[in-house]
Amino acid sequence: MSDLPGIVITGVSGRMGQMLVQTVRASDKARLVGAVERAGHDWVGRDLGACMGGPELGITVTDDPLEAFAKAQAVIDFTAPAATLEFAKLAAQARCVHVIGTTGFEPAQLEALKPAARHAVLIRAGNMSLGVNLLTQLTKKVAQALDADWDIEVIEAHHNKKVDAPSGTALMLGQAAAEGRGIALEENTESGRDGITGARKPGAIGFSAIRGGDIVGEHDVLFAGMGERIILRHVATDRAIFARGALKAALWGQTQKPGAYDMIDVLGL
Ligand SMILES: NC(=O)C1=CN([C@@H]2O[C@H](COP(=O)(O)OP(=O)(O)OC[C@H]3O[C@@H](n4cnc5c(N)ncnc54)[C@H](OP(=O)(O)O)[C@@H]3O)[C@@H](O)[C@H]2O)C=CC1
Ligand SMILES: O=C(O)C1=N[C@H](C(=O)O)C[C@H](O)C1
Repeated sequence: MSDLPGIVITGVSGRMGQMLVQTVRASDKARLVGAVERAGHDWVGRDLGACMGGPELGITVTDDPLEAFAKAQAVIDFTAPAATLEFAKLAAQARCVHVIGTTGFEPAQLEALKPAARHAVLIRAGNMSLGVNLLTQLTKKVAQALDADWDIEVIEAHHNKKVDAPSGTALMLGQAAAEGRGIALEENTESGRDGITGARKPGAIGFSAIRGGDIVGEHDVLFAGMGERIILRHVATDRAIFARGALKAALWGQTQKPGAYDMIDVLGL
């Protein structure tokens, strides 16, 4: 029996779920001990490796998260908001580190996640990559340095299967810009422009979303001034960057006290 932290992956058949299986299996710092899918999914009850079209891995995909979490030290969860809320309660019950990559939460759902962090380590970020987390810091600095007459727009592009907008990353970048400028994002957001919108609200932080093909994830923070523009950009070309970040978080969380953390904490930025 290995001493390496055991990891369970939820939503294992998903785009990120399958990327996480590869990342955890390739790591010499963790071992994959469980795989969860929703009840009724055709992977449930079958060997994970066979489901993914490869050799058997000796891990049976389960629809019983608590049974899987009880054997693990960390849960990596890239699913959907309602599922993540349930997983948070169960991960706290099992005292597992819960790494949450899921995006698209309503404010009330984020509030409902809080109790779990009293009992377990909960690490949540709308983007787990090093590059985007660095970009949030740069965005904050630039917003701090510029006057409020520079218009700030966050423009994001993703694949045609993405269900939420603005992306979790766009919201992180918008939040960083708002913090840099010293304003509340909720009171200064402008998004979904269509029709006779009227002029841009002074001081607003704008959001625009593009959806198409297999775009992994692209984000621009545009600072538009009079006679000049600054554009900060991150382009993801491989979902492995998110999976590597999530695994790093799961390992980092092993030595932390219960509480709510993000990737800025994990990366020490
Ligand atoms: N923070 C980050 O760095 C990143 C975050 N994301 C976010 O991660 C999430 C997943 O993205 P992606 O992998 O592309 O999406 P997919 O739709 O490919 O995968 C989601 C998976 O979760 C499963 N799922 C949903 N509900 C449950 C449940 N109740 N129990 C178990 N499994 C469940 C889905 O099953 P089914 O198909 O049956 O619905 C599916 O297999 C999104 O919110 C996305 O925005 C993505 C990339 C990076
Ligand atoms: O759904 C995705 O694919 C992604 N989601 C995250 C987001 O909402 O920002 C992170 C990444 O951009 C990919």
